[in-house]
Amino acid sequence: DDGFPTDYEIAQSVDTDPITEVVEPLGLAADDLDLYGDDTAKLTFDAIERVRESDRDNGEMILVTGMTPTPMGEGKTVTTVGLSQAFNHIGEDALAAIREPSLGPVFGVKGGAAGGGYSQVLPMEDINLHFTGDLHALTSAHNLISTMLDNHIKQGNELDIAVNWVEWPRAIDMNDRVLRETVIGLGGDVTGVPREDGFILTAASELMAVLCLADDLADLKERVARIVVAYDEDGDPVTADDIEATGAVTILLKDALKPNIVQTIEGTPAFVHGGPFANIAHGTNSLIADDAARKLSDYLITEAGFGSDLGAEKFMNVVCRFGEMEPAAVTLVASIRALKYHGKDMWPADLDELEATDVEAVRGGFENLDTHVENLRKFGVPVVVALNRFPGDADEEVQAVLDHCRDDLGIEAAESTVFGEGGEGGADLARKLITAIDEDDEEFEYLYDVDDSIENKIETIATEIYGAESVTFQSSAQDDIERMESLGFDDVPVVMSKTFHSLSDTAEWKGAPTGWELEIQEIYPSAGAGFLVALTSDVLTLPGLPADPAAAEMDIDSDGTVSGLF
Ligand SMILES: Nc1ncnc2c1ncn2[C@@H]1O[C@H](COP(=O)(O)OP(=O)(O)O)[C@@H](O)[C@H]1O
Ligand SMILES: O=COP(=O)(O)O
Ligand SMILES: [Mg+2]
Repeated sequence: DDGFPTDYEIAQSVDTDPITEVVEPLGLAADDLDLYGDDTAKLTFDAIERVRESDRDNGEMILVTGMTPTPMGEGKTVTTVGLSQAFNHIGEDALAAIREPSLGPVFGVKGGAAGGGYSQVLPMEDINLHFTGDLHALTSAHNLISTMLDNHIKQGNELDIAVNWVEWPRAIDMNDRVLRETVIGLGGDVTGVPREDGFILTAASELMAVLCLADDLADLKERVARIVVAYDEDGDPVTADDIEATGAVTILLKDALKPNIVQTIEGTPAFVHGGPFANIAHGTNSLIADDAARKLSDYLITEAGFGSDLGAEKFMNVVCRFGEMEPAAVTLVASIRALKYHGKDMWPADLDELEATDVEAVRGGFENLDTHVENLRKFGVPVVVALNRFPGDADEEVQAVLDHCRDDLGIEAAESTVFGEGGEGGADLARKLITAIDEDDEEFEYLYDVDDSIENKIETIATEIYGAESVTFQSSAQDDIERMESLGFDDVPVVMSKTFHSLSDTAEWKGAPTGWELEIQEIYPSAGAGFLVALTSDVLTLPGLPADPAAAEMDIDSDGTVSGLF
């Protein structure tokens, strides 16, 4: 306990304004909102359409990504919220768009995802728990598909679904590892046909990706219909529409599709919508939120999960392609503790050991930071490094990073103290980003063309971004590629599923691993989302809780005051 108030205590010390007042400067009126209490609202579909059609130019989009993080995270969400406040602090119009938290990490290791300190969105305890129910709606909708699928098999299996070739797992919004692999249908004929099944985290459900990429309700419904849930005995795909789930699933998601609006601790509006992780999914908030936010402000600050090898790569190659948009600049979040984590080649992370001042260890982490900078420059976007200062970071450590960026990388870097100081702590960073945008003369470009072969797309990501020497496809993955090509599902982007602990596919390899080979286990279509998913080694689509879960430290007293919630 460093004497610094907890995120929750800081959040409780602030009086929020009614959300109807917070959004007024954006030109949004009360009837543009579906209110969820005084300080939370969803934008109505009519308001979304009106905002989208406004002839105002789209605001400049700034992506916040990061270097390869310690398991605690290095401050992308804090920086995203803090930057939106910093832009407003220096007199510029800016909004933040972040993802909504999953209960998995909240009760596990990372805790909440509403930012922190004086750069968080409010009401953080609601946002980190049930919020507006979107994750619950997604979990129910996901499991309705599972229920209807097994019911179809039980009721005669007219579609001749191959019982051992069901692709659609069940979902839960909890880090419950024992549900990763299950057997269902036990209990004799009255129950159904026994088969292997398993659960994934709701954040990894294709419905989460569909919700985040859909244009509107009609598009959402068309995407749901296309989802491949199984294959029949002839190897032909069976879709959600084939098992007649489309309408009911879309009904369950009709409110979740509307983007949530809340406020930051400094009273600026923030969109919080959709919650795919970037290791097991595409890792950024909904396109609907981005579309609306870009029409409502001069700058939109948005985040992509985990390191730039995951969230940022997918943001550029998948989300920007679908959303027909491009980042005007990228903020690469670095921290002294993450640099030392790499410099000391540490695994697992021992945060106490990362406390001690050690400039040499900081320098040892530069190869990871540099790789992320070089990777991001390949997309033709300006990069500014945000050194997110934690309590206890020594001046000489901070100076070493700023000097390295300026002298060795030739890029701008800014010390950011938005956690401890709110928007004011990001003013230098904001100004450097505005300058980078004004001076940028490069063209944004994707890393690959969707018409490239599936192998080529994956090899491009692996060699250009992860630093792999080459890629090997397991025989099952080769079969998957042939089937995708025969199904005509190969001219789409690829979403890689890979560990976030390393640039490589091996969690304990720190820094910038070279001379290694990426192995692809499986490739499957997310036909509703419109991309392929490629699984690398043992990525956990249903994480587990740590030995000491955050949940064990949580409490609530009789007047409802919560403690232990990040
Ligand atoms: N500058 C900082 N000082 C202290 N704690 C911080 C700072 N920046 C982030 N944190 C904390 O570190 C954790 C990770 O921050 P977060 O913004 O969620 O990272 P990311 O989005 O990159 O995973 C959170 O608990 C957050 O409150
Ligand atoms: O998908 C992961 O997101 P964070 O890096 O913000 O935890
Ligand atoms: Mg985050």
